[in-house]
Formats: sequence, C-alpha cells, structure tokens
Amino acid sequence: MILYKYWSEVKIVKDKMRKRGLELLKNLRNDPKKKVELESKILSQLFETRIWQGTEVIAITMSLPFEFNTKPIIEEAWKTGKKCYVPKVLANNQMTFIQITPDTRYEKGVFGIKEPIGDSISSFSKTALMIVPGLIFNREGYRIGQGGGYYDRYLSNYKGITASLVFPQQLSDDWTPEKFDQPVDYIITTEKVIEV
Ligand SMILES: Nc1nc2c(c(=O)[nH]1)N(C=O)[C@@H](CNc1ccc(C(=O)N[C@@H](CCC(=O)O)C(=O)O)cc1)CN2
Ligand SMILES: Nc1ncnc2c1ncn2[C@@H]1O[C@H](COP(=O)(O)OP(=O)(O)OP(=O)(O)O)[C@@H](O)[C@H]1O
Repeated sequence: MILYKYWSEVKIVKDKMRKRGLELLKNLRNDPKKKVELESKILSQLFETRIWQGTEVIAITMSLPFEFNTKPIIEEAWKTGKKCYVPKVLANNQMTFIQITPDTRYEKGVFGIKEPIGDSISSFSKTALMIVPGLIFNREGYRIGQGGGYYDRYLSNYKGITASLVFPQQLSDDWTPEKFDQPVDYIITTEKVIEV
C-alpha cells in the first residue's frame, strides 16, 4: 500500500488505474483467442466453487465486448436451474436488478449496455451470488469500476455473496481504496479462487 501526501492523490491514482484497466481490457478484446482462453480458465474455477454450486440465484451484468463475456455464465446458470438477475440503471447513479429468462427482450441503456425491457421488482434472496464487474482489483477484493459508483452504492446494502472474475493483468495493489469502496468476497482468477 502506498502512503499519500494529499488525499486527492488517491483519486488521481485510481483514475490512472481505471484508464489502465480499460486499456488492457480493450487490448485483450483485440486478441479474441487469448480472451476466450483466459475466460474459460476462469469459468472452470468459478463453476467448481461451492458458492456457485450452492446458489440458486445469480446477479450478473450484460457484458460489453471488452468486458469478461458473461453469456456462458448466464447459460450455465439457466442450465443448472438458477435464476439470473441483471442491472438496470436508475437516476442518481443507482441501479436495480431485474430477472431475465431466455424470453426476455432488451433495449440499450447507458454505454450501450443491454437492459431488460419493462420494469419488474428487484427481489432476490440473501443467498444470491453477485458477479461484480470491474477494471482493476487488489488482493483484498477492492475494485475500481467504470466510475459511476453504482456497485459501491448497491453493495453497501447488499448482504449476499460477491465475486469478481479477474484476468491476471487486472490484479494490482498499487492504489489505495477510498472509504466508500466495497470489496468483493472472492476474486476468481485463471489459477485460483482468492477468498479475501
Ligand atoms: N456490462 C456492465 N454493466 C453495468 C456496469 C458495468 O460495469 N458493466 N456497471 C458498473 O458500474 C453499471 C453501469 N455503469 C455505468 C458507469 C458509468 C456510466 C456513465 O454514464 N458514465 C458517464 C458519466 C459518469 C458520471 O456521471 O459519474 C461517462 O463515463 O461519461 C454509465 C453506466 C451497471 N451495469
Ligand atoms: N455508498 C455511496 N453513497 C454515495 N456515494 C457513493 C457511494 N459509494 C460511492 N459513491 C460515489 O460514487 C463515485 C464513484 O466511485 P468510484 O470512483 O469508486 O466508482 P467505481 O467503483 O469505479 O464504479 P462502480 O461501483 O460503478 O463500478 C464517488 O465519487 C463516490 O463519492
């Protein structure tokens, strides 16, 4: 961990790391073979965990092309009888989760992220497993996301289990989390599952 002279340096460093994270994900997208190879290793790690096997509900994003492809996870969840929920962005940097099924229709929201059409109440049990997106992660489970604070806000009231799927290059301890940053419970990498 680094000590900062000025509080604002924390934000400056986080912002640099965020840019770096975005850049490395975009580079990985340009090497689809490598991306699929890393993703399938991480998926095998995820599907072996008891947190995956033991949950009946998952909350997950509809991924953008440069992000970890979540489609195989949603399909595996349905195949094994789990319910899936995805975020819908609301006003004031809040979000809610809506259940999807193979029949769900989508519209594009902010950033072109697919969101289910129509509204429905978010309600999933405390035993849900939430797969949390991010750009950079440290070994204590703290993350730097796209910068809206959506997950930090949501997770501050969330009681279930959280895990993130992390490419090797996304792991970095060269930054300091802020007071409001919410760590995830599990970091799932190509080689191992880190319980923080
Ligand atoms: N696939 C996917 N879905 C996701 C996320 C994600 O990281 N990936 N999110 C993870 O959080 C939430 C959406 N995140 C968003 C983050 C920023 C902005 C956005 O409009 N940013 C503006 C201005 C930022 C601001 O006003 O604070 C911008 O960047 O110009 C929108 C959505 C929920 N869904
Ligand atoms: N619980 C909270 N309540 C109110 N504001 C918050 C909360 N958590 C974070 N914020 C605000 O959200 C802003 C963005 O936070 P940050 O830069 O950590 O986003 P991020 O973690 O990258 O984004 P995300 O959580 O959407 O992936 C910060 O300016 C912060 O003040």
